Formats: sequence, structure tokens, C-alpha cells
Amino acid sequence: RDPLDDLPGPPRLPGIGNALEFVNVGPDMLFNTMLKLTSKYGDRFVLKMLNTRVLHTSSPHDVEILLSHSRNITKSTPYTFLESWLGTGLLLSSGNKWHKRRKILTPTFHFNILKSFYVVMEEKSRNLVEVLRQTQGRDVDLLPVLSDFTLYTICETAMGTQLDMDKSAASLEYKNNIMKIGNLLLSRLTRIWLHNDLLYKMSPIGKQFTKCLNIVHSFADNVIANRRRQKMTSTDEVDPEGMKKRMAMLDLLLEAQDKEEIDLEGIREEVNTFMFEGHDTTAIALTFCLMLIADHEDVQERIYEECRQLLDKCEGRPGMSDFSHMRYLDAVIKESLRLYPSVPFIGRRIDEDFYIDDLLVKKDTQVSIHIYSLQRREDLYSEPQLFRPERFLDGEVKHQYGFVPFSAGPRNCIGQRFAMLEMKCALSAIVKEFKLEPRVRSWRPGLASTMILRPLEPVYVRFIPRH
Ligand code: HEM
Repeated sequence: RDPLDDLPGPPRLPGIGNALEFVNVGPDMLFNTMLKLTSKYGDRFVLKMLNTRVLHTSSPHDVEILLSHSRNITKSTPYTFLESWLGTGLLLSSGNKWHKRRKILTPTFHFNILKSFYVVMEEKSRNLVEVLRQTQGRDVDLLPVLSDFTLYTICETAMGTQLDMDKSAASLEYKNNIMKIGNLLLSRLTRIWLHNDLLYKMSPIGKQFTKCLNIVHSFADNVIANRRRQKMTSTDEVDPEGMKKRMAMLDLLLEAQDKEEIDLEGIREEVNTFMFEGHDTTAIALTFCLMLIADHEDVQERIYEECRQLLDKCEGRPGMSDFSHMRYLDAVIKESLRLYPSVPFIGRRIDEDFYIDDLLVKKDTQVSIHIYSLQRREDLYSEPQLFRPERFLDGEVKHQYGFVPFSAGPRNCIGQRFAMLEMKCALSAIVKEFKLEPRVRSWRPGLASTMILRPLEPVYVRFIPRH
């Protein structure tokens, strides 16, 4: 008998457990069903899918034990849908492979390298401000504009490729297909019959996915080959086009290849992994953050004042380390990630029996950590549904595992510092130039979750130039 069977959860049918409840459930219904189950059964409940038990938890205590465990680091089943795209790169790998890759990639986010990434972020933020200026105070659908911004930023920092400047057909095709892949993955996740690999491959969605994948993979392969050629022919700090050379993550991977720490297939996996993880998550986070800032004039003015003071201090050109003085902006981003964590659920497969206090969780159980519900707990946050950045300044946030938008423990987000810097860079550039207005005050979109939290309707904000 499995001790998880004593935990609360909806009634099960013999043999199939709760599987039928999720047939044909779309991403919006799935998200809301999970919230309802949490409010009905509490912060620990169990669903049984055929033979597999899935322990769902939004308890900070459970989350601490699960995320700080050094060996139970394998991802759960839904992640496997990403494998044909990302291979077993850092996000999806486990065991020794994951340890080795994490060791190679961690220095990529070292302060000095982040500094050269910051140059890119600054430039892309300036371009973003120009795009917003051209909208002349009209309603802007945030997500597509911000997805472009984060895609261009990650493409240049990860691959050293300027997707926004490169107007070639191949580059446009790459951008469009990255966007399409996201949508096709979403369609698969929500159609349970397409979870079967064979049925999926034969379906129109599966065929389209393979086509997109070939385009994206061959673009990434070309970039890798070009960068390798460039590296072999140029030894100085200036590339053949005469531009000041910027260190890309790919350069560090190529160096690791020279030391035989990673092979070409490995580089490809990581480039694709970072292109995915490094763009969608941040675009969604910026969308919700701008929505909240636009809706809270007082917050907006406080950020503006903080930006102005900083700009006075550094004569108009803030460097990377100046952002550490923007404590209020930092609190605003955190509060927005608390309410709208880009990754609302994290999944794990338990590799070896282990205990949460006296509860035995057996090998092969799957675990789903509900970050969204955890971060809105009434016992952790006063009036948890309210947007109140001050709570990150006045010591209200106490439980280390009550706020985990970037996960925590050994498998936390490797791009956390990158993402925070990119968001601060973009938000300060925007608030400095514009007053933000919501299309409808106090409006909030419905939410859905695929692997990533999504607004069900477009989020519109108006950008009114301050000068
Ligand atoms: C606001 C933006 C972001 C949020 C909220 C976020 C959140 C997360 C979370 C929750 C995880 C853990 C996923 C899991 O355990 O299944 C994760 C992992 C990861 N993130 Fe991020 N992320 C963000 C931005 C980025 C960026 C910009 C990059 C790359 C530059 C990145 C690269 C990764 C990678 C490679 C992993 C896998 C790490 C590993 O398993 O060792 N993320 N992220």
C-alpha cells in the first residue's frame, strides 16, 4: 500500500484513477482546476493518473524539502514533450549529464560575462523604447512586443547573432518558427491523445512541428558553424564586420568544446535550451509587470523617482552595478513575479524513495510544486492578492521557500541574475521615457498554464511620452 493513498484528493476510478478528469481539458481549465483542487483539498493532495501517483503541494515546508534535495532532480513526464527540440540540455537532463553541464554553464553567468551581456540588454532596451514611442500613445498589445525584445536579447547574448538587424530570410524564418514551436507545443499539451508520440508524429500538428523544428535546428547549426569559423580566423577583439566583439555564451561553449568538455550535439542542445528558457519566461514576466505598473500610478512614480536619482548620480548612463541601488524596482519585479510566476508549476519524478517528514514518497512518484498557489498563501502574505511591492522591503517575506519564482536548490534557474538584470534594464528605460496607462483600470486577464503562465486575453497598455 502506498502511503500517498491516505492523502486527500478527488475520488478515483478503478484502474485509471483520475485520468478521465483531464481528458480534453484546455490550458485555462487545467489551471483553474488545479486552483480549485488546492482550495478544496488543501496544500497537499494526490491525483492518480493510471498507475502513477502525482503528489501536488503548495506547502513551503514540502517545497523546501523537495527543492533542496540533492538527488531527486529528475524532471516529470510533461517536460519530455520538449525533448525533440531541446534534446537533453540543461533544463531536461538529469544525473551525471546534468551535473557536468551545470558545471560548464555556471561560469557563463559570472559577473564579468554578465557585464558584456548587459551591453546588449542596454541596446535592445533603447530599441524597445523606440518601438514604443512609435505607437504614439495607442493601445499596445504587450506580449508580442516584449517577446521580440527578449528573443533579440537572448539570441545576441547566447549565439552572438543580431536577429533584429539581420533581415535575411533565414533569420526571419527562424524567429517566426521559434514563435510557432511555442504555440504547437501548447496545442500538444492540451490534446491528451497527442501525448502519444506515434499519434503526434502522424497528426497535422506533429508534422508542422517537425517542419518548424528542422528550420530552427538548421539555423542554430549555421550560427554555431559560423561562430566557429569566425573564432578560428579572428584572434583580436574586433570581428570581421568591424564591430566591437561581444562575448556570447556560444563562445564559452566553443571553448569548452576545445577542452573536450562538450561535443557539437551538446552545444546545439544548450543553444536551443537557452533560446527557449531565456526568452518566453522573461517576456511573460515583463508583460505582467508592465500591466501592474500601468495600473498603479503611485508605484510608477516611485520607480521614476528612483530612476531619476540614479541617472543624476551616474550622469545618465547607469552601469550594470548601478541597478543594485534600485531597491524599489527590485521589489516591484519580485512582487509581480510573486503574483504572476512565469513558471507556475514545477514537476519532478522521484528517483529514490524519500521522506517528507514521516510521509514516504516512493520511487517513480511524480511531484508537482504549485508555485502560483504557494506565493499567494494567506499565512505567508497579508492580503496576498494585492500588488504591494513594499512587502519585499519591510521584511514581510520571511519564509525562504515561500517565494520561489526561479525555483530554488540545486536545480534553480541558472538565468536568474540575467533575467533580473534584463528586466531592470528594460523597465527603467521604459518608465524613464513614458507614463503608462492601462486600457481599463483594475482589469486583470484570465490565466492559463502550459509550461508557462499565460494571460488568456491580450494585455494592453498605453505609453505616453513624458517629454
Ligand atoms: C523571469 C524570468 C525567468 C523565470 C521566472 C525563470 C524561472 C525558472 C524556473 C522556475 C526554473 C526551474 C524549472 C524546473 O525546475 O522545472 C528555471 C530553470 C532554468 N532557467 Fe529560468 N527563468 C527565467 C529566465 C531565464 C533566463 C533569462 C534564462 C537563460 C538566460 C533561463 C534559463 C534557465 C535554465 C537553463 C534552466 C534549467 C536549469 C537547470 O535545470 O539546471 N531562465 N527557470
